[in-house]
Amino acid sequence: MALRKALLHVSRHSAQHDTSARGLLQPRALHTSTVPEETARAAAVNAEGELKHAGRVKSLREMPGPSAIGNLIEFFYRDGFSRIHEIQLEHSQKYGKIFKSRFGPQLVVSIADRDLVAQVLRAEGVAPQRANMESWKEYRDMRRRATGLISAEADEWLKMRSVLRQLILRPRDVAVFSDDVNKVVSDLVVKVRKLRSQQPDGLTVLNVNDLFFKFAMEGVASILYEARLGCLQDEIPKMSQEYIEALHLMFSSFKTTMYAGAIPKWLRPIIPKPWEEFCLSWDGLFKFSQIHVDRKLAEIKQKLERGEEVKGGLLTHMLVTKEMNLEEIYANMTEMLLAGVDTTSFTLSWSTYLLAKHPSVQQRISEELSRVLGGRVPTADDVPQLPLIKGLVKETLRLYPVLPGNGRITQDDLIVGGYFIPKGTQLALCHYSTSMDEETFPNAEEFRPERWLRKDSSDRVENFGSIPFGYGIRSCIGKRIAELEMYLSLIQLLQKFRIEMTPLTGDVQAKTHGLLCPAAPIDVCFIDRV
Ligand code: HEM
Repeated sequence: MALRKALLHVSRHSAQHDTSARGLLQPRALHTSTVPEETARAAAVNAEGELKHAGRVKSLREMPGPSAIGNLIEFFYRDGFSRIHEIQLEHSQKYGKIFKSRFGPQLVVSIADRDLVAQVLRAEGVAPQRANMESWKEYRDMRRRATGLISAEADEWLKMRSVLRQLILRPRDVAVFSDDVNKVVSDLVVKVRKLRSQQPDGLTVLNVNDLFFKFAMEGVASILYEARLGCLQDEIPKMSQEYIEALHLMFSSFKTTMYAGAIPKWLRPIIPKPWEEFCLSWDGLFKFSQIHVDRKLAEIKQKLERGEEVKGGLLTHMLVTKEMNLEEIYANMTEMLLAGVDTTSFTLSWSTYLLAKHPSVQQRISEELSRVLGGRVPTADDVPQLPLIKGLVKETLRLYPVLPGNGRITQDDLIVGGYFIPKGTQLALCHYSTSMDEETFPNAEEFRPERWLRKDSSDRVENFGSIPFGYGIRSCIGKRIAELEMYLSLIQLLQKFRIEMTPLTGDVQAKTHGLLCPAAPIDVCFIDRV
């Protein structure tokens, strides 16, 4: 069999350290991680297993936090699910940087401190667990489906992660997709022109997230499936439209999806809707991926039968090398597509909103683009020379982290912030709260992409205050893909258009709907740059 890895250059040894984030995320001197003394002592003692030298280690019972009934009212009566990010801030101000909450039988320890988050993530083992994925697993068992990276745990997860991290986790692995993404960006630009021409002023694009949703889906699918879906066409093909509906169902029924996991099985005959919708949307998502994977597989088989060389990208590589079986490929393609659309589109929507609201920042970024690129189409190789574009994305994700909080189930007994946290405890890492911390980010409310600029090559500005893609071995596997899509699209949009607020769009608040998203449509003007 003749496989030429035309696009993917797989280098096994270089993938040994997942994101290499341990090196990258060391706080720079300015933000030096001052781990509180009690934590440092406790952590050292924890590593040696000698609790008696740890000073007074407090129990979970002593940890402050809202009462169970208060929490119930907050979330179910006052619709706290759509204000999770704000509740993080409120609770951390009221109870401190580490506090506990109760959701029915589930106890959750929230950590809203940069250094404590760092301590927990740095101490992770080989296969960290994010949350209880029982309902996801139940669906997969019921339909005899495999788990993908999001839903898998332990050895199963480790095996798949080690395959995927070698393929898409370094910038240079995904740089080869620049041309594919740029083709999608060209279609995005055409679509912007088309949409604004339909408005009376000839300039406004209504609800940019709808546009970026289609772009993100088209972009990520061009990499994952090596196929175009037609999402940016005037008439979206039926199959892609059905997928979009399944995806919308998954997110529109976010609360019911949560209840699908929370409602005990014996209650399902009485309250069937959440579980039914949950299964229906997964059916749609799996069906779509399977069609694309099978199509590619058939193409490869035909080529091999004709004795032709097989060239291709990610999916071709996975199908040919068979490091994962077919069911695992279906599951990973399904879960990656699910994870890769709204995340990227919300970030792009917030970026355009922030650019429109801050014309002087936009002007500085535009000048950088003219200086470095002079109007030519960018590739991934240009991005290191464009620190303000990188700063724009980082600052957007700091102000609006798509996942305002993340989870971990502790796999060992830990001492964090002076509290003993037994193995098996659900932790909530409060990223929204840490990214708004004044100590780490002075004038945290302000949009300042420049705060991410490095003074020189040894200057590392990354720190645990803002880790929108997570950190370490279980961090976002699609980070580099998302960044590539966002950089290339924002660059081209800013090369071609000045983005301005419309009188229609006032201040847009964020709301949590599983992800942190705009609470109202964002309408902006795209004005040709001359
Ligand atoms: C702006 C865009 C994105 C953001 C902010 C984002 C953020 C995240 C975060 C915070 C996590 C959890 C990390 C952890 O637990 O430490 C995650 C996991 C994940 N993301 Fe992303 N993501 C984005 C785009 C993407 C894309 C484009 C893909 C697919 C191509 C993707 C696929 C995944 C997968 C599969 C996981 C689970 C990884 C695992 O458990 O091993 N994400 N993402």
